[in-house]
Amino acid sequence: MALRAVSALTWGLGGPGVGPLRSGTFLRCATQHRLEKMPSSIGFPEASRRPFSSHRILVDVDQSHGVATMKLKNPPVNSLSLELLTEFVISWEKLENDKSCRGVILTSNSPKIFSAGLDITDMYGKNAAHYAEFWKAVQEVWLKLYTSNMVVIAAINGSSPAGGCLMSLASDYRIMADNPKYTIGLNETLLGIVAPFWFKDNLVNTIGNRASEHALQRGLLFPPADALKIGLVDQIVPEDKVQSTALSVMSEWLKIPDHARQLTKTMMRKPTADRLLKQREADIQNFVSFISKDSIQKSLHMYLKFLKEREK
Ligand SMILES: CC/C=C\CCC/C=C/C(=O)SCCNC(=O)CCNC(=O)[C@H](O)C(C)(C)COP(=O)(O)OP(=O)(O)OC[C@H]1O[C@@H](n2cnc3c(N)ncnc32)[C@H](O)[C@@H]1OP(=O)(O)O
Repeated sequence: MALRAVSALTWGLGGPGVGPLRSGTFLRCATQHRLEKMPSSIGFPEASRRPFSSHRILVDVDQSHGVATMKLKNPPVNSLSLELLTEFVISWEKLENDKSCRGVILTSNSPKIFSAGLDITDMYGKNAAHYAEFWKAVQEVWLKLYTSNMVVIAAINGSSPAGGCLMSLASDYRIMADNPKYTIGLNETLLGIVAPFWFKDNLVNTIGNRASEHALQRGLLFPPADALKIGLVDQIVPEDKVQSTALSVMSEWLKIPDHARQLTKTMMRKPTADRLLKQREADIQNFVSFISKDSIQKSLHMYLKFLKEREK
């Protein structure tokens, strides 16, 4: 039964205060062409452009010298809510349309958490229309990040499970704070849910098939040193050096002529992005029907309860 499968004993969460349960033993160039974008997005739904009632700013954008820093800012844990995802897409489109912006550093406003992943409350106790809108927003954020013409560097300054890991994976380069309390990985199975094929594809493209098979089935969350070993992140640096390292790595990437780098990125990533684009609607329907199942809703309920009640 799904409930048993997600017993608290198996929830190998990482992050501050969860030590024993943690899984894992583990110049710009003269040429500044803007290429035609990869045919990624089929457009963000009008319904999702509606103003949300809180009017909070959930994504901070700061831009200077052709590089933007985007900070996720959704306390307490930077969960990727429908509201945040919607704001993210709008901010992203503005940057993509700004010809002076060549690179984005994606990071978090919170000191210990990059992102807790998809907001579980958007996947629990809602109706089918909400699940569909939420999932379309998740797809859209991934497509935007994964197919962006800009250089995208993830400055992972805290724990980054599931959807947080996906945002990092969609970036071109990942720098993580070297603090063993932080973890990163696709831990969906620990919640009794399954990472969809495009999460899996992005992981396989990054760390290879065997390591993905192992990591996905067990829902492994890796501390930084282990994440570096398997190639889930590209570099680990002291906590206070994450942003400065991201800036200096960015300046190296920006030395490459944009048009050559962009065409190469397209060559590498388009087949993976296209796989989702070809079956985007079916993927939404699959998500809605999966997440609406009583057994899955019960698993998510238990998981939320576990998160609230666990010892910190
Ligand atoms: C067919 C395809 C089907 C499905 C595919 C679905 C793919 C899903 C992808 C996902 O991203 S699912 C989300 C997975 N995320 C997690 O498992 C992370 C869970 N959270 C944590 O591990 C920890 O919260 C932490 C991020 C390590 C931070 O720990 P900390 O001790 O600092 O905070 P605390 O645990 O006390 O949390 C504070 C507060 O926030 C709530 N919370 C945490 N994570 C989420 C979340 N992802 N969504 C919504 N809410 C979350 C937590 O319950 C606490 O609430 P409270 O203050 O009311 O108790």
